[in-house]
Amino acid sequence: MTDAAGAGDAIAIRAIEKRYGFGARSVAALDGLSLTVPAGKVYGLLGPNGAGKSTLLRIIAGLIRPDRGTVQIFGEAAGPAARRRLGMLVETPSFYPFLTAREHLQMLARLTGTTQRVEPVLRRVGILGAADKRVSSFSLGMKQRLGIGCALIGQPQAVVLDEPTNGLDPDGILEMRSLIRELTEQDGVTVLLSSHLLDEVERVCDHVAILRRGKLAAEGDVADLLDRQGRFFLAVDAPDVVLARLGAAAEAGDGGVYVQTAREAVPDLIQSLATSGVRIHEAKWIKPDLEQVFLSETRESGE
Ligand SMILES: Nc1ncnc2c1ncn2[C@@H]1O[C@H](COP(=O)(O)OP(=O)(O)OP(=O)(O)O)[C@@H](O)[C@H]1O
Repeated sequence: MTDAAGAGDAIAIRAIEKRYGFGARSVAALDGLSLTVPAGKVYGLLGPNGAGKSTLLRIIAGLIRPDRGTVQIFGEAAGPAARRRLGMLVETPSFYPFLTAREHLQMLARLTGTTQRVEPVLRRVGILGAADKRVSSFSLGMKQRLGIGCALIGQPQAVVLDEPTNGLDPDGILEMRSLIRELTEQDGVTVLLSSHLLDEVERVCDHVAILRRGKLAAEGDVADLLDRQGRFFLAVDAPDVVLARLGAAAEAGDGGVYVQTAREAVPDLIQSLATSGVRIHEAKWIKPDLEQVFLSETRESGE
C-alpha cells in the first residue's frame, strides 16, 4: 500500500489515531491506522470486538473526529462536500413509525435537494411493493433495506454500512448480501462495510482489512488472503524424505504430507521434489477459510 491516495481510491485513511478518555485510563481505539478502499469494490472491515471498526466508520461518516490523521473521499479531504459523495448507515436507523417508506425517502430527497427519484431507490432496495405501508409494520430486514435506501437517496458513489446484517433472520441476511453485491456490480457503488462474521466477509467482499487493537493486522483481496495461508497436500512414495527436506513447514497426515506454503511457491516446490526423485501421486491445494486467516492474524504474540 502506498501513502498517497490514488486515482481509483474511494476512501483513503492515513495514520488515523483516536483515543477515548483522558490520561492513563484512556483507550486507543485507532492506533495509526492506514488503509485504502478501492473504488467499485465491496470492502470489508473485520475484527474482534473492540478492534476499532465502528470508530473508523464513525470518523469516515464525520460523526466523530480523529485525534490525528486524514481521511480522503474520492481524492478530496473529508468535509461536508466530499461526504455528499457517501451514503451512510452507521447507526441503527430510526424512522417515523406513522410515515411510509415512500414518504421517508421523499422527505430525505427534499432535504438533500437531490434530483434522484424515489421509485428506483425503492425498487433497488426491494421494498417497492411495500412503499406505501407505514414503517411501523416493517420487519427489521425491511427497515434495514429502507435504511440503505436512505443512504442511496443522495446518489452516492460509495456507501458505508456498519454491520448491515446484524439482527436479520437467515433470509434477510441472504437478501441483504445480494443487495450489497448488486449495488457494486450493477450500479458501480463502492461499499465499505464492517462485520464480525467471517463467512459473510468471505461471501460478500472483494477486499478485506482485518483490524486488531486499532491497527491493521492484514489487508488484501479476499482471494489472495486465502491463497497466502493455504496448505498443500502431497501423496508421495516416501513421505519421510519430504518431511526431512521441508522441515517445520511440513507435517505428516492422511497418508501424505501437508506443506504450509504460499500458493505461488507450489510449482517450484513440486518441481524441486520431482527433480530430486520424489514420486508424487497426488497434489492438491487446500484453501483455508477466512476464519483460519483471521485467527492467525489476530492472535496476539505469545498466545
Ligand atoms: N464512546 C466511547 N467511549 C469510550 N470508549 C469507547 C467508546 N467507543 C468505543 N470505545 C472503545 O474503543 C475501542 C474500539 O471500539 P469500537 O466500537 O470502535 O470497536 P469495534 O471493532 O466496532 O467493536 P464492536 O464489534 O464490539 O462494536 C474499544 O476498546 C471500545 O471499548
